[in-house]
Amino acid sequence: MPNKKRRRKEERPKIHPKNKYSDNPPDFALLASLYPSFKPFVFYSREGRPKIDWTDFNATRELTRVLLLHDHGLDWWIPDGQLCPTVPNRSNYIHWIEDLLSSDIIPKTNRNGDNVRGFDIGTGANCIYPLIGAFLLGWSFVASDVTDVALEWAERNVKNNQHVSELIEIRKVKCSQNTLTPEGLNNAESCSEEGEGLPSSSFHMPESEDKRYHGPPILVDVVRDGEKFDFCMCNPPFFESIEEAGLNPKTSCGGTHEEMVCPGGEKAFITRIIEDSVMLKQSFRWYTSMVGRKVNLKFLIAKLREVGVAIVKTTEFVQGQTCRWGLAWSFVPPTKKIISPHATEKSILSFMLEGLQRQFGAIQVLQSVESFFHAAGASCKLNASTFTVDITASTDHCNVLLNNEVKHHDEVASCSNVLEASPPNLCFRISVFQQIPGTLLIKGSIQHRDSPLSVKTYSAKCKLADVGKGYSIILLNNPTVGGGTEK
Ligand SMILES: C[S@@+](CC[C@H](N)C(=O)[O-])C[C@H]1O[C@@H](n2cnc3c(N)ncnc32)[C@H](O)[C@@H]1O
Repeated sequence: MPNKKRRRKEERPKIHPKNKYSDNPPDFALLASLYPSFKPFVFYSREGRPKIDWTDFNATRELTRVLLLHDHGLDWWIPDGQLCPTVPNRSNYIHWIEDLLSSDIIPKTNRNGDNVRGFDIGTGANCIYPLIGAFLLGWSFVASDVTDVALEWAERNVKNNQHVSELIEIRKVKCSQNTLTPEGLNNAESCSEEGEGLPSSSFHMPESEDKRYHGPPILVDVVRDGEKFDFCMCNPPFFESIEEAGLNPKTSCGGTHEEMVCPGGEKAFITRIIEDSVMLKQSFRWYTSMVGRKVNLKFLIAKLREVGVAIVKTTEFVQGQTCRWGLAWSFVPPTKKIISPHATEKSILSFMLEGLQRQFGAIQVLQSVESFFHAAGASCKLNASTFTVDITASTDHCNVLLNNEVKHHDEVASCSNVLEASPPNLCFRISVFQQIPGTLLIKGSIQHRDSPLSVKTYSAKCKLADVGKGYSIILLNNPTVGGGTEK
């Protein structure tokens, strides 16, 4: 039996297939022979394999420099101690966004010939995403940051590369007196009167009990009126404190306090991006961010459901020994039903009953269910003594129901954005229980008529959600699928 650890490693997603380095990892020996400045950093293992010391910042920076030069024609540099990106890893995120944009999950609005336009939140001194996105895919970018050193070096890295410089705008995030509000920090020193400059001192905030984001604006107040973007991306400051950031003994990619730390960590930072996205809605077709911790990913997905996004997608990035996640969401209504690959066996049917009043009793709910399915042509049998309705629906009836439901996406998107095609001749029972006066519990069980011998009653969960106009009843045999999360 294969050992668990090895199996887990083998199951890990590989480098993105479109990544330049997926079939040809960087050849240190070749690079050393071509670039004398890189040569001193390369040594050979006993087996003769060329290596570099990943704990040496100068070695990792020189590797990034030569990879950007050799494979991308980019002239690049960062000052000592700034966060040094690894080119193959950062390219994975770009290619994932490329996949999102080319998919038909949401309607394509980009007319032929239009440039894809992205927004890199916190581009850093290295400005890595705009540089490789512009070089590899011809995308244009607005790249924001808050620190003077990041803005100065990002600008330099752009200006030194004329083949992409037209495509990248470096945008300073102006510190607004209203939004930079950690108590005791919003003082004259942390923000100049003109809102210019954001000295790093403003980030050296004491540990606060309050885990909400209190930093400078992220999207709202940085994105200008009427601006539209195909996506935003972000490698957020992951940590809550520099101690937490610690030092990975195996690598040295640098990273200053400003780059790595924000009060509340990535959870607070990305939560703010989500809140901003609620304000900006379809100004971006896709909102995306890297997430460093799985526990935060779960929290953020729940937050996205809460705010009612139309779709959520996640992916896993391999970063050497560690794993990171990509989180993407959109407010653009999806083009089509999304069938989650890991849930194809499951039967999920979502429908909305309009016009139900809160004070309605069980019988009225059952009658509404009955007339709803009748209207779609399905046959229904209401049993007033057992408080159930048995429904038999053909594929056509299900299609009518599902098509009707798509129209309600805007209203009930957070719950019913994943509509999975029901099997033909679907039989199910809706039961209403009045447990205590004023509280109805609605349950659904789905059975396949085609296989009566192996009648499988799904432990379907029904959710009764107030959506303003009426109630949405969602039959889910796995509620976590209902949020549209997909790997
Ligand atoms: C982890 S670094 C990422 C740098 C670069 N994108 C990369 O992937 O290597 C996070 C960056 O976000 C910047 N930052 C922090 N708060 C920000 C804000 N409100 N708006 C824009 N950038 C911010 C930091 O200055 C830092 O450069």
